[in-house]
Amino acid sequence: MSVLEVRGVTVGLGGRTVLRDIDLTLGLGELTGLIGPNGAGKTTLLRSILGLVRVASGRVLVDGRPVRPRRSPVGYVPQRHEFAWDFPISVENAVMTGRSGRIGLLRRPGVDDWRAVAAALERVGMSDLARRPVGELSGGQRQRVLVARALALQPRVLLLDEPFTGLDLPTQELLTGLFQELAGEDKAVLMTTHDLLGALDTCTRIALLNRTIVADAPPSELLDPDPWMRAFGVGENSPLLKILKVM
Ligand SMILES: Nc1ncnc2c1ncn2[C@@H]1O[C@H](COP(=O)(O)OP(=O)(O)OP(=O)(O)O)[C@@H](O)[C@H]1O
Repeated sequence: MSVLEVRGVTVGLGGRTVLRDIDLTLGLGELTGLIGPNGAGKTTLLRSILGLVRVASGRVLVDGRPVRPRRSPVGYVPQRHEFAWDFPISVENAVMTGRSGRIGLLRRPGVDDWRAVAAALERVGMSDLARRPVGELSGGQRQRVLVARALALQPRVLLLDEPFTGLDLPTQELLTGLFQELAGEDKAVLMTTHDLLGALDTCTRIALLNRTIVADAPPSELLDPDPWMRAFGVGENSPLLKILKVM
């Protein structure tokens, strides 16, 4: 069942077309890898889905309805460096900021809000560190806090922007397992990553992006070099194709 539909989305930034005529549908239960070279427009697409970037044409629908920023059931995990880790705030309060749009500016968090935060922290295995200042966390722990912050909104769609950058392999594996579990719990998960082999191994679907969607298929159907060459702008002798074993 599809939960998120991106239909004919075109986005211009700084006078240039950054995304052109994007069509993408996310189904519940799917873990989709959004893959493309630097500057392909991956982050811009995530931000367009969230309603944080103005769309020049096209539509983004969640459950058939237009997205309403701050009210949509879409959770967002930004790149780790975008969060203010030096801000003097505890882990649980950082996770609570994920619900600030729902709580509103003038209200204090209620019992339901704290329950949602506790459940999200438990989900990522961070309950023990709930009172710890965020500045004292390791990179892997910080990434888990950001995932908990998105989960605190109890989203049906989860967008993850390069969640593995700078993390060691065991932490990447732990997070991959978590994302697969979340997709299995009737969520749609869309993740940007530069770990192509990891994505081919773990995602149920791969969307290849370079300003527009070049291919969108399960990994088993992406054995042809052509879409990879078009997405990454490389020739048929590129080592990339050898690494991907799509020669
Ligand atoms: N605020 C902005 N104003 C003008 N151009 C922008 C803005 N934000 C992004 N861009 C441009 O849009 C293009 C897509 O950027 P985006 O960050 O979405 O790519 P990306 O695929 O996420 O790249 P990376 O893999 O390097 O993170 C780039 O050419 C970038 O320079």
